Amino acid sequence: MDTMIGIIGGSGLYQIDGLEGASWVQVKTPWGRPSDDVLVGRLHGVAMAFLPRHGRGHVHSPSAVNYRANIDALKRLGCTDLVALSAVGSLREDFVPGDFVVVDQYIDRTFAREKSFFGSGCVAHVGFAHPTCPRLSGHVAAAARAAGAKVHNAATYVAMEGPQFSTLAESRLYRQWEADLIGMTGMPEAKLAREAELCYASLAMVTDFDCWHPSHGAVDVAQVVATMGRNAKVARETVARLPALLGTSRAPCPHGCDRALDHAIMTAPAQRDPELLAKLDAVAGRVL
Ligand SMILES: CSC[C@H]1O[C@H](OP(=O)(O)O)[C@H](O)[C@@H]1O
Ligand SMILES: Nc1ncnc2[nH]cnc12
Repeated sequence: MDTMIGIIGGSGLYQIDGLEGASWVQVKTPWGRPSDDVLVGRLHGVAMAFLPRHGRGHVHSPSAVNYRANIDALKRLGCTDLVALSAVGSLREDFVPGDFVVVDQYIDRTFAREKSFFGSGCVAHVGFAHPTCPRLSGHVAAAARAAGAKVHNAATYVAMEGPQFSTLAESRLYRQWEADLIGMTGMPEAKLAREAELCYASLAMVTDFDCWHPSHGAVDVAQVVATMGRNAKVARETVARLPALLGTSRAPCPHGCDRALDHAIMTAPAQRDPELLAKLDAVAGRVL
């Protein structure tokens, strides 16, 4: 199968350079409008699609991002692997602003978002013990290191609803939970990528110490933007190194991300809702 890398750009990363034959395309989805058009092209011979999570100009708040439309659009375009880039606050002393972190676990504290493509009329339960793809995460870590980043290989990310930053009590609580990072967009993005059978890796860029650190002031947007400004070049260089690592053709995921729906759908075929099935054409067409 041909590789197509989908890049979801977070705060401070609204476009990427160097795509050959690049054009912004509008993708229609049954879940509504994605955050923006998608930039498609080829990088070093490998197909790539880039979608700015908040839209160009940062128009959508974390709660208003249409995560289902974004994942559907990238799947519909043919993406096989998704790399999510995000700005995050650090909940630990040794993850400092400027560091890059490959996320491997989440605590989902969001509550005002659509979190599944499935529901009444087609119920599905995908496995999610390991929410990111180890194969893709390994490539992302290698690419970031080669791009000059200091990279941590694993971390638990608390996804909060926002848009306000955390209180001091919340920040301290998440540290007691032994979470490492905090952000507002990792969920339900990772859940939906798994439902869509896409390998998903998250590269988080530490921009601040949230508000728990006694020797650092509480986070504000100016800090996040300033650190992202410094990180953007390394983030772009990381993206540029991915095609060589992933290659043009792709073996099935050894961890089963691309077969996540094999045993997930519970609803009896005769009881399935044709309207919902039609909406699931891109996400679950392989098994429906
Ligand atoms: C600009 S600070 C808060 C904002 O930044 C992060 O966005 P993203 O994950 O898309 O990089 C965070 O999750 C909030 O949405
Ligand atoms: N401290 C923080 N909390 C939530 N989201 C963030 N994004 C960047 N820094 C953050």
